[in-house]
Amino acid sequence: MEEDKQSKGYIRGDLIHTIFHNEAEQFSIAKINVLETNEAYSEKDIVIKGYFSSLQEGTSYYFFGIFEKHPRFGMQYKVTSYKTFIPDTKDGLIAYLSSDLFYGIGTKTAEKIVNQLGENAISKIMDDEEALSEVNGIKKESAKSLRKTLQENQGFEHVAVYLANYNIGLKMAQKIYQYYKDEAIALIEEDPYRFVFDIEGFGFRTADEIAAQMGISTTHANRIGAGCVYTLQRSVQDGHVYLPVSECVSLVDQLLASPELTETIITDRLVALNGDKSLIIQDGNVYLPSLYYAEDGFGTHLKRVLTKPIEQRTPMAELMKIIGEIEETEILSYGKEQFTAINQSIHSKLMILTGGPGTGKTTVIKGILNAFATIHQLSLDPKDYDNMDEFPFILTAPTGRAAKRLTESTNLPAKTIHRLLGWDGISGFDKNEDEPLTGKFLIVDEFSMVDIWLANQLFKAIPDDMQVLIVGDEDQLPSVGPGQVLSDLLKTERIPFVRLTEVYRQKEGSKIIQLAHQIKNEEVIDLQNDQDFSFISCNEQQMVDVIIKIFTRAVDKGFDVRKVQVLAPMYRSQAGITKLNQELQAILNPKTDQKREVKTQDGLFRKGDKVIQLINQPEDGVYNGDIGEVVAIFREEENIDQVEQLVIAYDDKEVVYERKDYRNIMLAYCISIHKSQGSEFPIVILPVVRTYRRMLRKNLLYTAITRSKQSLVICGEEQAFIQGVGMIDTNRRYTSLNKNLKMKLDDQVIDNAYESEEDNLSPYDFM
Ligand SMILES: Nc1ncnc2c1ncn2[C@@H]1O[C@H](COP(=O)(O)OP(=O)(O)OP(=O)(O)O)[C@@H](O)[C@H]1O
Repeated sequence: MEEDKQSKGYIRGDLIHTIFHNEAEQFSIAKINVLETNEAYSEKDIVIKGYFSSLQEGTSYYFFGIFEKHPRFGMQYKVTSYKTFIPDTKDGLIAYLSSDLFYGIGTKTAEKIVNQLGENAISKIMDDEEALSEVNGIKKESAKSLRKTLQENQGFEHVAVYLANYNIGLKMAQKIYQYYKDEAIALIEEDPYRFVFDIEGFGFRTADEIAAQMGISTTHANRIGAGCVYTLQRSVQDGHVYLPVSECVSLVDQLLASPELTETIITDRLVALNGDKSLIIQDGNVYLPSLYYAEDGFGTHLKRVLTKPIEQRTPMAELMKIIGEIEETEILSYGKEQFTAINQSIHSKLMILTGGPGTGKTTVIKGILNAFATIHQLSLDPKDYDNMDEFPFILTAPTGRAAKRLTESTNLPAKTIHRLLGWDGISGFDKNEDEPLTGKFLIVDEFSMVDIWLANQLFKAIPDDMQVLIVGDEDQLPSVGPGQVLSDLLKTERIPFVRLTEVYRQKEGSKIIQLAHQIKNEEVIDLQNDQDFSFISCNEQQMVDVIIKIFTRAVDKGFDVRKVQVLAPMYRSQAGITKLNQELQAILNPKTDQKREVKTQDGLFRKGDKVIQLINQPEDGVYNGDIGEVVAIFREEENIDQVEQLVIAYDDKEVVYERKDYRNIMLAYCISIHKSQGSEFPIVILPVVRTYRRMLRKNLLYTAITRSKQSLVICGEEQAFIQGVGMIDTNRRYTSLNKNLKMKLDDQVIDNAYESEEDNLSPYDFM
């Protein structure tokens, strides 16, 4: 302690009151009395902030940290570690032990403890369970509770102070403490590399630095093991489900950079990790266990759902009659592929419907719903059911906006997959094989965005007798998370699928759709202006002005600018998302005396700003990609919680954000193409310049342009666009779902009444 006080800045103080406390993150802002300090600070109190498990009133603490000047709240002390002040005099120690903190210990007992155990009483009690049994007259219960309180209060601090020596901040210390509790220090001393395995976000480099300070050899088995796990964790960020052993070994070799290590030594280590199931090796590929089991589990559940036969079969003549009636009501005539899709889906336990924009996926979904409802004599009106749990149709999509679009196009309730499965953000999913979904027909839209983890969670919860329709466009970007589930499923050719190729919207003269199909089919690209499309030539420096001009013109014409969305591939650059957002904010929502604003690390939010949610926040019902508007800003003195608040209105709800949540949102005048997946906008502006080169790919640009419903403006360099769409993504994701499914389904007869019984009949065969 003395050593810490000499080498670090500290403030000793006791709590006046807590201003803010986040239980989940254990983050607090508090006002304290300054009792003693070695910092150049002479005020009587100060606001401190940091990650504390709990600060008790009446207890004094040493806070180690640095001063920070907050633009509005003034001087604050940012705490990097802290420790309860335990008086080192006999009287002080007696006063501490007899304080309210320790239930059942009065002055007399406290005196006895100090007399018996000496001035080191606290550490003796902490280190030795039996220490208090030496003290006469102390009740067993009181002794137990005293030790427990000490551990609770001191355990974390002890760990945090220790980890601070290795430059590990309080936030990471909290995570480590929550996982290992009081064993944290012993475990880090035994093997600092274990944190790479157990603690999310604990990097290999940090473990390596700690190990180096401890003098652990660079060829130590634990180091090689952690290097392997870390390499696989990083590959997940590129979408891989596994790495081939040889590739993994060479990446680990580069990471460890120790001349004494050979590829054989690393391979041996991988084999040993496979032995204790820390990693899984199969067919020359190495997996993180969570991915191996997700892929395997998904395959197993998919097979279970797929191979359970359908009970009710509909003769072709009857189905044709039903479809004919639907055509009359909908005033259209299904194309051959569309008819096949409806017929096949009705007769398949599980079917995939794929196709580009405007090929009628939504039209077919509606046809399938209507046909299924008629065949099974079910009402499609939720009001006809006593409660939603009985409604037999489940419609779901990976994002809030995609679910909303599904609702709009079908007039039926749709939820995000996370909500459907009862994900609460903390303890996981409510729905699983023991608590499955209820219903008869499940439609999952925008399936290209579903990663292997979510696919497994979803399929676990599908009961055997539920019929399933998967819908998605295989040419869109793959999921952000690992895997390429949709394209792997299509590749197996063991699962019934229908690919819609005939474009209907083009018949209405859509250049956007034409362009999408030119990209999809790798045809010559035609960028001639048309009714719903324009190309504006400009360079990177002119980009901001060009986009602002388009917006200003739209505003002048009385157009609702909320319908216009700029999409760009990258954040940094002259024409990147960050810069475009700043410039567009200034033009579209300029500063005025009436409009409140709050400063953030990267800029500011102003009342009226368009913003996007960046992570799933199920407790508030907002999800990654939801777009909203700042409708109010409250100062801390204006609400009972005494904290600044930002209120954001989404389509159907308002969500309150406090300062610590601001990192979960950003301006959304321009958003990334990745974030736009699953959403559609009336008008899209798409800047494309050479600077984006690294990012430009066929499926990225295809995803971007297919987001626009009415009008598309591409601005930038034609050559960059043409080259971009010519870049077919060769960075193949390593996944084994395709092979895995082929094996699982190899000797399975897929019960597909459509193919087996009716010999592929369609109305066209009768024409
Ligand atoms: N058989 C048909 N006859 C006439 N019009 C059709 C037919 N099928 C689809 N359409 C029309 O084509 C347009 C596109 O269809 P739909 O929205 O179903 O396609 P989609 O594949 O879902 O497109 P996107 O993915 O772009 O939303 C709609 O206006 C729809 O009414």
